[in-house]
Amino acid sequence: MTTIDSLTLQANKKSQLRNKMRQARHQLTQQVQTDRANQLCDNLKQWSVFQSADRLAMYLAQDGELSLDPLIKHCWHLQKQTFLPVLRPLPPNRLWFAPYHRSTKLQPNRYNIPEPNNTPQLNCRASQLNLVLFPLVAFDNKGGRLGMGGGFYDRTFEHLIHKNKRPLFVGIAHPEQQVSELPTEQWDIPLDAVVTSEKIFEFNTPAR
Ligand SMILES: Nc1nc2c(c(=O)[nH]1)N(C=O)[C@@H](CNc1ccc(C(=O)N[C@@H](CCC(=O)O)C(=O)O)cc1)CN2
Ligand SMILES: Nc1ncnc2c1ncn2[C@@H]1O[C@H](COP(=O)(O)OP(=O)(O)OP(=O)(O)O)[C@@H](O)[C@H]1O
Repeated sequence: MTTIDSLTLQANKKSQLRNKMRQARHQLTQQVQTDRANQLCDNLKQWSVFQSADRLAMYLAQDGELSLDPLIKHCWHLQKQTFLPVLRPLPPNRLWFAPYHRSTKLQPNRYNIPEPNNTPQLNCRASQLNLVLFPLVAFDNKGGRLGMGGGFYDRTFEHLIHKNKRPLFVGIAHPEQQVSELPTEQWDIPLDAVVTSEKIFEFNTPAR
């Protein structure tokens, strides 16, 4: 098989798994979502990694993702700085991280996810974040992850993978989103940990 064929096969496999895992989280009731968001917040509050971080990249949940809303409110209460991803307008598809606080005005991006107006002088450089919470579609027990398929997070953080000083990369997911093994590709950013509403998985990723 040529490399192109095997890449296409891999992409199809990922796309099928993505659809299946997205369907699974669409089935969760609003009550389950709310309870889990609170449990997730409790788990993170007790984790030393979260306690020592003061510049954190969050996301606003969509498509059945596990919500960070209780955690974000807790961060504001503690006066930690929180940032949200903003889609950069030009290729290659990367993200900016814009400040997010109680009075931040939001507007929908092209995927209908609310994001702050871009404020270049206030954005946090990727390398200056302490903790990045990645929205996951699936994860495995080695730090492999599957996102929405835009490659936004992979491209945004690729230059930091081998740096000693870089943010901690932590995936957030529902327990059902764990799979035995995900196909890995050269551009995939390995996660240092995954936190669900049930537990914290810490991985031994090479750069740390
Ligand atoms: N909450 C949240 N915010 C996020 C992300 C995320 O995964 N979750 N992103 C993580 O990268 C970025 C947005 N990336 C996204 C990539 C694809 C789709 C998506 O829904 N794709 C649709 C097709 C939409 C269309 O083309 O009109 C689909 O695949 O069905 C959404 C967000 C930045 N913000
Ligand atoms: N560092 C990179 N450089 C060039 N292309 C990339 C890079 N990272 C990802 N891509 C491209 O983006 C596409 C989507 O990647 P992938 O399926 O790994 O997305 P994902 O990890 O699910 O999405 P996200 O990173 O937004 O959560 C791939 O087809 C790949 O070609």
